[in-house]
Amino acid sequence: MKIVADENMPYVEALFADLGEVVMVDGRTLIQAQVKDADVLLVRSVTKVNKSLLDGCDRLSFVGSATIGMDHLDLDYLKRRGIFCTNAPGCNAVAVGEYAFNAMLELARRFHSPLKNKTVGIVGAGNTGTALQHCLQAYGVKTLLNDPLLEASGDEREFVSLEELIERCDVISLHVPLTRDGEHPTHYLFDQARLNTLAEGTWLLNCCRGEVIDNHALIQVKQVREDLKLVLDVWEGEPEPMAELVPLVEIATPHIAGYSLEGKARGTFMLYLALMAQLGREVDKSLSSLLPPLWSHQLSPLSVPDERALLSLVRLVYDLRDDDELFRQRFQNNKGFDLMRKNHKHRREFSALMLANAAGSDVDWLFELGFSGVGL
Ligand SMILES: NC(=O)c1ccc[n+]([C@@H]2O[C@H](COP(=O)([O-])OP(=O)(O)OC[C@H]3O[C@@H](n4cnc5c(N)ncnc54)[C@H](O)[C@@H]3O)[C@@H](O)[C@H]2O)c1
Ligand SMILES: O=C(O)[C@H](O)[C@H](O)COP(=O)(O)O
Repeated sequence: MKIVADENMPYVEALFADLGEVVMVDGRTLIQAQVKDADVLLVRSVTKVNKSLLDGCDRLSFVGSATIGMDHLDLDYLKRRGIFCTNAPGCNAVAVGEYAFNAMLELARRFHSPLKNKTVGIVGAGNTGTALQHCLQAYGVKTLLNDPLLEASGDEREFVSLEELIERCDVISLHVPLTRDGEHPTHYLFDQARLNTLAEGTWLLNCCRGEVIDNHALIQVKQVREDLKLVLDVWEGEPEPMAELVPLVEIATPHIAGYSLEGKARGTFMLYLALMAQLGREVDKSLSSLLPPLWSHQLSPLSVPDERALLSLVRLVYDLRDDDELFRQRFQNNKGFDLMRKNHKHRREFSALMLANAAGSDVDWLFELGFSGVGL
């Protein structure tokens, strides 16, 4: 069996080498000739999987994307060809939730405006939106949700309209898939007209897909609205974000919100499970055996940390400012955006940091937030 896999996917060798020949490729520039005799194709979001890539790849029977988003997969074409296709829903939800929470703490510190007192609106209350809500609730921040599809499906959480969310929230974080059809398309969900309705001083975060915000319109609006603060992890036109937009953004990163080591490993592992099921073979590997051990058993916040101390704890796990700084230096270099993604030092999730406090104390909410505790 020949398995062609994106080189930015960790643990492919460890999980798939038993099954056949593994060939690692640059997913962004992948061409048909490289997939011609493959049985299995493992991709990430940068590979457009469609007729032009797969025409004539007659052996291919399995396509797996180690991502949540599926907008790069031509699902109708794969179905017509009878090629099994799967993705990895939820794999990096915690990473995205923690990224957005982390970014909000950074803005709060920068603008001397505590997060704790704000109302945060989450647009798209699926895996990543819910992970963010979980962090915010653990810290005691009020949240409002907008998700007309979940609302209609009977999700029992409380939802508000997008208009109400925009009106009532100090912070808005976007967590929708990129869609162009259906009753609630998200392409340019935040167009010029909607951007103009943002309340004075809104913080707007986009960790889902660049095209959910009209980036040209965002430039125009931001140029006259110093009060708006932006956090962008995703950009219209990736891997070439609009150069005029970057300096207008407070925290700018190259689509790495989901890039925790755990999140990426979970993505690969979910594809491994799907392929083993497809082949009718027994699973003989575990995710936990792949990941490095947790950090530090010594750290012990003695009293309830204030927001400043919480940010220090969060920065210990992942200092978002490093990625922001590198991005500004490199995004305009030849292939800078993709190189930063490829070389991204694997960040860990809050759970990698083990706190020595006992459960049942007044810092329990840190465990709720995601940090590990001895004996938990
Ligand atoms: N930046 C990153 O690294 C990164 C990582 C993971 C996911 N993503 C992106 O984020 C998207 C969301 O991920 P997820 O795991 O939360 O997906 P999900 O499918 O679990 O949740 C998305 C939610 O959005 C809702 N939704 C759809 N259209 C909507 C609309 N018009 N208004 C409001 N809500 C709407 C859906 O009902 C669903 O509940 C993915 O599709 C992917 O494109 C980005
Ligand atoms: O949809 C997703 O899961 C994310 O956008 C994904 O993490 C992006 O990373 P990539 O697949 O481009 O490496």
